[in-house]
Amino acid sequence: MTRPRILITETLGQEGIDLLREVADVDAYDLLPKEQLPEIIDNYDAVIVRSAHRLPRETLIGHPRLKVVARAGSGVDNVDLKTCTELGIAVINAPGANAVAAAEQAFAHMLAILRNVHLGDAHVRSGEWSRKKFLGGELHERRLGIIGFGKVGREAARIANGFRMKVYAYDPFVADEIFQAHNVTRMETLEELLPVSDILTLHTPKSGPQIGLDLLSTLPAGAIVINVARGGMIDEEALATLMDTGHLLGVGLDVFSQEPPPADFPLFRHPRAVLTPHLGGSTHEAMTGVAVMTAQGVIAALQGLTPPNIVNVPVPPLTPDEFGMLDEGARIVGRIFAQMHRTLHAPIVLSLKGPIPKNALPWLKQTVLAAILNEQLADRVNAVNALVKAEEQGLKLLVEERDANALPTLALRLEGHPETTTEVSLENHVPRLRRINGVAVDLPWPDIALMTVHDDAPGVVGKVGTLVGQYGINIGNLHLGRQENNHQALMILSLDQTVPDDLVRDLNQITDIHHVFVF
Ligand SMILES: NC(=O)c1ccc[n+]([C@@H]2O[C@H](COP(=O)([O-])OP(=O)(O)OC[C@H]3O[C@@H](n4cnc5c(N)ncnc54)[C@H](O)[C@@H]3O)[C@@H](O)[C@H]2O)c1
Ligand SMILES: O=C(O)[C@H](O)COP(=O)(O)O
Repeated sequence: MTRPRILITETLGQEGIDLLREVADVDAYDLLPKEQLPEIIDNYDAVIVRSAHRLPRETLIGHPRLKVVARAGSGVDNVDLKTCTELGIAVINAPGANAVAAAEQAFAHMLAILRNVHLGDAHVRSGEWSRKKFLGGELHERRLGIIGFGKVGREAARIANGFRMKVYAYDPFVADEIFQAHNVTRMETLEELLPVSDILTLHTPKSGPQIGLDLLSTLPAGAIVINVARGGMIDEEALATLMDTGHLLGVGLDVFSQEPPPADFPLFRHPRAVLTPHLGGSTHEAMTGVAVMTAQGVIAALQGLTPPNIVNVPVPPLTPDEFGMLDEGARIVGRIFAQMHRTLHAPIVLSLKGPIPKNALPWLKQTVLAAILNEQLADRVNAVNALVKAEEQGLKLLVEERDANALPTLALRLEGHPETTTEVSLENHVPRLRRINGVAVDLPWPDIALMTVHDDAPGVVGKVGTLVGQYGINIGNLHLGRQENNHQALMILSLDQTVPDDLVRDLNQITDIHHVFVF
């Protein structure tokens, strides 16, 4: 198999590049000129960007080789997720790997403003020494208002608790217990949060709230506003206006509606605006963590696996063992079922038994659909675009949950046709085929399997065994089953080598054999 090619468009930690180079040919740039990306993207299996490059629809379409897009960092707002999902391109990021760095950056801004760090520094360098001019304030006892209580927001709360601040947060999507566990008072609306925020800090994705002049005016007089999340979510003109009026003491921005900001950026005129060039994730520690997590995700996605940091598949919070077991079972049952039923004339029912967590169902459904559709379509189908492709095909997958105390088992059938059931159990993490096309069997599922459906008559087994032997292929295991309704039998052979097309052709010529399947 040829080695995949990976393009890295912006500086990535060396540890990540080293991991990628073990499995792929890597072209790594410190900053690829933006106009070059659309010109060369066609040559790569995976592309890794940070915040300087955008991957819009027009850059993503028309490159059949491109399988993985990674955002080496947290926010994926510069990648067109919808297009990636439609095309079956896995999107990887590095959630949380720079959360500490981003939260600490917010506090660097707060302290710089409160303690006049940047102003004092310029003052001393200019040969002056006036301490009175730079009387500061303390974080201690100040009220911190956090918008967005995710990974960075919670790190900010931990740091704030260390400074013995009073911490309030607004995030309608987070459970009460999380606020309590962080010793944070939950606020139900932004209108409630802002008037109690001596310091306001934003930590939502770009899709979060837009905060304008009206809301900002409700901050207490002398408040500080920090944005290390995404540029433009807090109106920059409004911040400058409130600095002009003296309502705000200071503003700390690490992100801007336009990066870099234009020469007439309104906050340039305010010395108490502390502005940094998107440095939130730029620590050695975060760069290493991000690079390694991104590289691991990209490598797994290139291998067709579903890493935990894939953005456009709803990966459930399972242990790697549980995840691997269900993933394998879902792929096997889907593949066998789809080979047995080339025409899917009724909705398919996925029947689940055993302790399969509810929050795994969306992902499981997508994985099973992908396995089925992969047997049917020439297009790339994976868990990423399985729902899109299923809709295009008009394919419906219904899910039923049965005995939760049974062994973990996945079964597929056409609705109303129990005789079409294929069932795989996952006892002790070994996928075992329990039923195929309604026929009870029991065999650990091999890597390579050959199945014949034939007349339930003497001699067929011998003929198949002889022919397989003539091709020099060793049979590891053999299993027989009977279809009661039509006097046919089936035989499943586990084989040590892949099955050549000629063997399938010769098997099909044996008169008693009706179908040959290779799995
Ligand atoms: N400046 C930097 O270099 C830097 C570094 C890391 C992260 N970031 C940015 O920081 C932000 C937070 O990152 P994260 O890793 O914590 O993300 P996260 O997904 O872990 O947390 C975001 C939180 O925002 C909440 N949220 C979403 N919409 C909201 C709304 N309308 N109102 C209130 N809350 C809302 C979500 O429920 C979630 O809890 C992102 O925008 C990310 O891109 C910037
Ligand atoms: O989303 C992120 O991780 C931060 O914005 C960091 O961006 P960067 O990778 O460009 O430093």
